[in-house]
Formats: sequence, structure tokens, C-alpha cells
Amino acid sequence: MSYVDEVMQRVVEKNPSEKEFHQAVKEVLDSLRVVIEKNEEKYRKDALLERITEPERVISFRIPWVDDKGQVQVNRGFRVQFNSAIGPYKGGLRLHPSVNQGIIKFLGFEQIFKNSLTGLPIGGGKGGSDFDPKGKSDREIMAFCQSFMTELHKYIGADTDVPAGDIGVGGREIGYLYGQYKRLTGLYEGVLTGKGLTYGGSLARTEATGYGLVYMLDEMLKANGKAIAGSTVVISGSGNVAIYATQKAQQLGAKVVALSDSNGYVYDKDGIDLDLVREIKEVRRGRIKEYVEARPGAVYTEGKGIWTVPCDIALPCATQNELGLEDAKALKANGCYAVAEGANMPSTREATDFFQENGMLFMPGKAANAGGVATSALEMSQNSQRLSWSFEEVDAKLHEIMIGIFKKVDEASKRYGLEGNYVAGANIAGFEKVVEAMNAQGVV
Ligand SMILES: NC(=O)C1=CN([C@@H]2O[C@H](COP(=O)(O)OP(=O)(O)OC[C@H]3O[C@@H](n4cnc5c(N)ncnc54)[C@H](O)[C@@H]3O)[C@@H](O)[C@H]2O)C=CC1
Ligand SMILES: O=C(O)CCC(=O)C(=O)O
Repeated sequence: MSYVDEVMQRVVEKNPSEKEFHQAVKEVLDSLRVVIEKNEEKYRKDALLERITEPERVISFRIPWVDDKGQVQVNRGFRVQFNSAIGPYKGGLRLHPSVNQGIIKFLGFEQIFKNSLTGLPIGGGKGGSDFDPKGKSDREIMAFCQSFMTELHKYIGADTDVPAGDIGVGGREIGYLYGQYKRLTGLYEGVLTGKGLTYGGSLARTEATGYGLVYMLDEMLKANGKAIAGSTVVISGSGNVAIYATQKAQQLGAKVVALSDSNGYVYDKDGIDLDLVREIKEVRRGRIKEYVEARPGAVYTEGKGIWTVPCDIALPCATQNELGLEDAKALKANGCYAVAEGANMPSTREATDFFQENGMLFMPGKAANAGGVATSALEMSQNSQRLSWSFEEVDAKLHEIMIGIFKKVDEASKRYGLEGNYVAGANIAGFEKVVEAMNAQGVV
């Protein structure tokens, strides 16, 4: 059996029931076959793949908090500190009822390679809880965040592990988490990113993941003789990533015709009114179906199905495995030629293979959505310098970083004779830097 297959088998045996983690590891290891085969014995002797697929540390803890009725609730919290070869652990916190150890491990594993691709000194980590923020009052959100940080603060720090937002964690939650960290430690330091602008946040971090996704899309299209201007775009989700991807795509001349949330999707043939979406989602914290109340020309459909809306470009920006094989086929049948992932692992392996086997351009999340974490690293730099850069300065750096990531991904795919396979390019280029750093630091 090849070394890659052996390790894959062991990952499944050692982590039963963590199916998203298996999926993420398999995708990376399959891409790395061409690299590993060149020096299989050395990698095997160094147990390199065993080390890279085993988190340095998995922390799991109880989060008790009191709801508005006076009832004590108990959630489970996680922080997976996956790999610190190239810098302090860095990655978001997710609050969603689906969160479990396998999901946090898949996200932490992806984060290692994504963070490596940014070119910045950040290792991979991820955390979260099965707490459901939907329908909770502000006070309940604060009580939960304070209890979460009461445990988490023991394991994080500005130079050791720097969490940020992810699904269910935005500016409000980061504020409550930061306040509690400061209260417990007495430290005013850049221990979290995505902070508010009045207490150490960076301009353009809110926009960064969505903007970065569209900058990456732009590079991929240009390299393949196409352009964003004049295209029709479908974007899933209506949270942080989806909103700012919509904004940048519109600025570059695209028409975004659909957005969704976990209940259903809206189709607006005249183009999405983003101010209205922001009012519903960012101010009212409402549901996307409220959109059609103010835009009678738009149509709301309950349930899945957003990928049946005809488009040139699809940007999945909601959650993992939201786009399966049948969705991929529907996109292709309706003329879609490019997919770039704003979410982490939103396309199933079958869908990804379909895109690649059917001549569609496909950029995986770990390259396409790296602008968020890259700008978090820029927030860390500003915190260390005790300076704040202008929006234009941060945005220009983000743009440059996304262009750089595209070049690395493209170059790595070509070096292995896999031109146009950006999945392989991203995994290989991300892996190479981490491995070099791991080798330099000995058996750790
Ligand atoms: N916020 C960031 O900076 C980054 C986020 N990401 C990824 O982007 C994705 C979206 O994250 P955010 O926009 O930050 O979160 P968010 O909480 O602001 O928005 C999440 C959106 O996805 C939808 N959603 C969640 N679960 C769903 C489900 N099961 N089915 C359909 N829709 C669902 C929600 O309704 C919401 O519209 C996630 O995969 C996240 O890991 C990736 C890189 C950075
Ligand atoms: O900004 C960060 O540190 C993390 C963003 C994130 O969670 C991600 O890249 O998936």
C-alpha cells in the first residue's frame, strides 16, 4: 500500500465518525500523491503525514451559562491547535448547533494550508461550540461568550493562538469575548482579530473574506481569458462572506441575482439590492425571505435549490457540503463556467471532481477565502505596531496577497504538470512551506 493510502486508512481508524475531517484530509493527501511519490521513503521515515494530520492539541470544555428564563444551559466548546510550524495558531471560532470535534478538526486542518498560502507567519487552528446563536437575546449571547472565554483564555494569547470569527461569530461576539479576556488576564493585546475599530480592529477586515474571494476570482478568470464585468453571479449564504462578495462583485460590474440562508433562497432578476440585504441581516438579524416583502419582483423559494438558478459564476459562501454532485450538474447545464469557494469545503468531493472533469474553472476555499485570515494577520501586525492603517492601505495589501496566492497556486499546479487544477496547486503550495518549516524544527 502506498504511504498516502496507509496514512489515510489510519486517519479513518483513529478518528471514527469524524467524516468531514476524513473528507478534508483525503482531498489534501490525494493532491499530495505526486509530491510524496518523489521521495516516499523519506516522508515515511519522518512520519511527516502522520504528524501533519494529528493536531498538536485538541481542547474540549464545558460552557455553562444562564438563559433569560434563569435556566442553566450547558454547551461544549473546542479549540483545535493544529499546527504551529509557521506561526501562532490562527483561525476562527464557529457557533452553530452542528459543531462537533470532527468539524472543528476539518476546519483546523484546512486552515494550516490556507494560512501557509497567505505568505504570512500564521499556523493553523480553529474552535467553536455547538451553541446556537439564532433567536438568542443580546444578554444571552454575552453570557455565553463570557463563559466560553473564561475557559478559552487559558490557552490563547497574542503570540500563541489568535482566534477570530466564523459562522455565528461577528463583531458583537468578538467584542464580548475580548472584554472577558481583558478582564481575566489584565492584558490589552491582539489576542483576537475582527475586533471593533475603537479597540484595535483593522479597517477592511469585515470586508476582507468576500473582497478577497472576488479578487481571486478575477485573477482566475483573467488567466483563462474571461472577466467578471457583465457576468451573472449566484452566491449562497447571506452572512459576512456572502455580503461582501456581493458588494465587490457588483463594484466590478457583475449582476448578483441570488442569495440564501439556511431556510431558502431569493432570486432577483434585476440584481440583488445589497442595502436591503444588509438591513435585514446586519441590522435586524432577520431571514432572507424578508427580502421579497420590500422587492415584490423578487422570488423566495423555501429549501435548497439555489444552484438551479442560471448563472455564469457560482460562489458558495454558506457552509460545508452545501453543493453536491446534482447541484454541480445543474450549474453546468445552465451555463455556469466558474466556481470559487468563499465557504470552507462547500463543494462535496463528487462536485469538485465534476467541475474539474467538465472543464469548469474551480478555485477551492483554502485559496479563494484566504483573504479573511490574511487580513487578520494584518490586524495582528497593526496591533504589534500600535498603529492603524487606512482602509485603502489594507485593501491594497489584501489585493496583492490574493494575486500572490493565485500565482503560487497556478505555479505549483504547472510544476507538477497539472495546469488548471487549482485544488492540487493550492494543496501542494500550502504543504511545501509547512513541511519545510516542520523539517527545520526537528521531530516536534
Ligand atoms: N468570516 C470569515 O472571515 C471567513 C469565513 N469563512 C467561511 O465562510 C462561510 C460563511 O461564514 P460567514 O459568512 O463568516 O458566517 P455568517 O455566520 O456570517 O454567515 C453564514 C451564512 O451561511 C448560512 N448558513 C449557515 N449554515 C447553513 C446551512 N446549513 N445551509 C445553508 N446556509 C447556511 C447562514 O444562513 C448565513 O447566511 C463558512 O464556511 C466559514 O467557515 C471562510 C474564511 C473566512
Ligand atoms: O481570520 C481568521 O483568523 C480566521 C478566518 C477563518 O476562520 C477562516 O479562514 O476560515
